[in-house]
Amino acid sequence: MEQLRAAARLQIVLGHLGRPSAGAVVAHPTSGTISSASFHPQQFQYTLDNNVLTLEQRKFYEENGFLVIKNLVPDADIQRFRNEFEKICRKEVKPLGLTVMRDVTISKSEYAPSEKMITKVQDFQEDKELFRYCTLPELLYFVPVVNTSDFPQGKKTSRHPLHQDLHYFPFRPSDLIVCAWTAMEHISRNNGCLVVLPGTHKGSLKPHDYPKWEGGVNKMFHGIQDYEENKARVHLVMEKGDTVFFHPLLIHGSGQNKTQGFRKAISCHFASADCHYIDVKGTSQENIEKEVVGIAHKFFGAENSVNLKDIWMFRARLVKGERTNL
Ligand SMILES: CC(C)CC(=O)SCCNC(=O)CCNC(=O)[C@H](O)C(C)(C)COP(=O)(O)OP(=O)(O)OC[C@H]1O[C@@H](n2cnc3c(N)ncnc32)[C@H](O)[C@@H]1OP(=O)(O)O
Ligand SMILES: O=C(O)CCC(=O)C(=O)O
Repeated sequence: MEQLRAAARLQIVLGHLGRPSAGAVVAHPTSGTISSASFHPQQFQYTLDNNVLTLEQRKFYEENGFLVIKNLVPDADIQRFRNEFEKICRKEVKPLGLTVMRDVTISKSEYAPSEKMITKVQDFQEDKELFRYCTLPELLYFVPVVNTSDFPQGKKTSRHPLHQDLHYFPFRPSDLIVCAWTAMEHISRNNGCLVVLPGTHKGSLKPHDYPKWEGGVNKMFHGIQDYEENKARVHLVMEKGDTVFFHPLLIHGSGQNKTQGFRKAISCHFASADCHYIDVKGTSQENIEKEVVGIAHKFFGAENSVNLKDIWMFRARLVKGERTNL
């Protein structure tokens, strides 16, 4: 039965891959320009030579650092993720290691357990139901890997400043890491869609810190301090099930949810088992290491010797292939 289901899903994915042009797989941006450059497979650096993506899709990812695949995750799966998220919010399940985060504006208030009070659940690797997301054949068809996991729902100050995900990762090379982010409902500028700066994955990792936002900013939501203000931004308007894959150096963020409703998404990061850990001491990532280690000490009473690498070794899970370095 499970095999039949996986085969059916694969058909959907193959259907997507049969589409003729990158235009068909890119969510309609509401602003900004995106480039579809003409260059040769020999010049490709960010995609693999394995017939998974069409030439057009590869060119698009190489040039822009992201690629949206429409309608990738089935409604039934999204409904299951929603149900599990609601159970977590009502405290009916408490998966090991899960971080449940409230928005900074209500972080010190009393609260009744409900999904309205929760901005994000993170590290759901021990929650079988949510972790299914990271093992969906539709996703793994694209990325052979080890992963981390996230379930953000945008509200108020939960917008994400412009950042590069690599800031949080003590592993390299960056080209063997990718984020998959799936819209769980219609997501537009109105309810806080992702905004990306196409092509910025070709740059280097920039220093990050807290933005000086009125009303405060959530714990560890660091942003780039000196990005080019005038660089074109693209707002990714996405429908339920649409999934964007993006490079960890791509500068991106998310906007404010101005509606009364939710803005739910589920995401995870995949890193190739060929990645290796690095020591971030002496780099711009030292500030995030200090914060993450500080929280680990607070919650788990960890010894001083714990570093960012140890914490990621604890979080990462093998989802496909054989473990080598991670
Ligand atoms: C690539 C990817 C990784 C990109 C990203 O996702 S970047 C964002 C990463 N963000 C995170 O990792 C945040 C993880 N969150 C957490 O670890 C937790 O939710 C904490 C912020 C530590 C709060 O833990 P919790 O168990 O809820 O503890 P408490 O309710 O007792 O609060 C402890 C102290 O933390 C404060 N707090 C809680 N939520 C937030 C917030 N959203 N922003 C800022 N401060 C917050 C809370 O006010 C309390 O402060 P004190 O009373 O100790 O002064
Ligand atoms: O979902 C969001 O609001 C932003 C997510 C994001 O930027 C990230 O996880 O890196």
